[in-house]
Amino acid sequence: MPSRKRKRTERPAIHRRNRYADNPPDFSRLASLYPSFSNYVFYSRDGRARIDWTDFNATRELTRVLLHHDHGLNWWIPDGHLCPTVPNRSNYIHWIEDLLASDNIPKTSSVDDRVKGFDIGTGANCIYPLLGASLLGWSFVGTDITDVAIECADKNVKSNPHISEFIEIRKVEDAGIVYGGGVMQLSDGGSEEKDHQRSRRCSDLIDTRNVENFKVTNSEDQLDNGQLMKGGDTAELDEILDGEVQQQPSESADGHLTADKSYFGPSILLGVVKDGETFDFCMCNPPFFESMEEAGQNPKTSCGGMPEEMICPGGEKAFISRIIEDSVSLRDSFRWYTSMVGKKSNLKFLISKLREVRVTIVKTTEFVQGQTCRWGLAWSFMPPARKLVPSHVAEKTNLSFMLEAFQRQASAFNVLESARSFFCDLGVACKSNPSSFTIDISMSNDHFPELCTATCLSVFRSLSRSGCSFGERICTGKRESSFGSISINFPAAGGIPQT
Ligand SMILES: C[S@@+](CC[C@H](N)C(=O)[O-])C[C@H]1O[C@@H](n2cnc3c(N)ncnc32)[C@H](O)[C@@H]1O
Repeated sequence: MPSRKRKRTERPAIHRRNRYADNPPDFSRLASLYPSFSNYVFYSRDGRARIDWTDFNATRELTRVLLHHDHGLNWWIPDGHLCPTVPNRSNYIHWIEDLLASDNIPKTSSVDDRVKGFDIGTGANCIYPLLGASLLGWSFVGTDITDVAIECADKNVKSNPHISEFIEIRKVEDAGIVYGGGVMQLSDGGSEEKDHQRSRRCSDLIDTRNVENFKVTNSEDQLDNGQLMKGGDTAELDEILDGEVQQQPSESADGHLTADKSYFGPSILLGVVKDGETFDFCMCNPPFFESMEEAGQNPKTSCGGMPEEMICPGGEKAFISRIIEDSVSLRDSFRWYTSMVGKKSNLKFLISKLREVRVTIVKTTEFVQGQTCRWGLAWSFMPPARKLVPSHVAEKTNLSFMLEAFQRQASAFNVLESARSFFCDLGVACKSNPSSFTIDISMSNDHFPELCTATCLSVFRSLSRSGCSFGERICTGKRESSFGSISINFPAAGGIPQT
């Protein structure tokens, strides 16, 4: 059985624009500058300054000094709340920055040209709005459901007057939306249990510590292994969907099959986004788990935070499914919908859900967080940007595409087959020839050349990033260095061969 472990060099690392990519936090220096932090720093035998990642006070103090020292931010959270790690949270911000900068979907112009984000579940720490506003000048609406989160987030915003005008903290009020086939009517102000849960204060601390360790490496790899998967109306994610898509039931962290559950909590986007509001993106670090037991299941998985920060009915699968459902209604109110995902099996499920609702694009990335991996999932309903192809490319009747950045083995046949089905999905007649490793495509003049060439480039970029690799046998003739190449024969406009 092939090892499930990736080679170290293949692991996605910290985003290249993350300020800690080349300069990991220097605990020793921070300790010399911040006496309050020095209390938590000790030196191991190799002389390296360390902190105890299982000590909530130590990690909170580290986050506090990093935000202060490197970002000029004043910040605090009450005991026991989810304590974010600055380098990790910055990766998500930079990934969104990449999405916004990409030309996959057209840019929209806002009144003041300021990027406008929506942070679902901003938490007491309010980390994403604070980082987004201070690093990139973005404005934010940050939402949450608990009083304590709203109060603390508000305090964190007000402690930073230089960016406070760009951040609105919005309490999710029950919006009267009936979820899950009418099981829960939210306009009644909620049940006693729900009210109780939401008004929990710091006194309800649970004995968990924030140990969401981060590992900052000096890798120069960019954390941008997202997949471009544009295809007509549906999205294709080769890296994720290369096996069978796990539909229901799905596998839980302990390997048991669980039935899918609906989200019965408070509103998420619908009813919280105001009429006429538009945003460049939404982001979310969802409550990943269904129960605190599940949160503590994996000893390697760091978990910390209040129950309402960590868990929700149905876990992240239900929560993000709800975001997807809301996005179907809100559609172009957001250029990009994004969320973090904690389990790969859930990622697969969510991608298949996105295909069902016919998003125009899906992107994923992988975030390395200490010992654990999380994924970023992004989608949009906006029509993809039309890419114009230079005339000298359009005139060619045979285009070669280089597949590079191989990450794992995939048979040449699978690659060819994926490409063929991609074109079929576009409604283009095509036929693959495994021996010559070519795909013959018949298309009308409407398709050719811009649209098809652009989508070809997209699919091959996608294939290459999914780590396709070819067997020697297939890579004849077209071989360049250690990479394989695929030729697609484009008929010249006007001379379309029949397949
Ligand atoms: C895992 S915490 C994330 C906190 C912060 N964004 C971070 O990354 O550290 C999830 C947050 O979502 C909030 N939450 C749960 N359901 C929500 C909903 N329907 N709308 C908004 N926030 C919600 C929780 O109260 C909690 O603060």
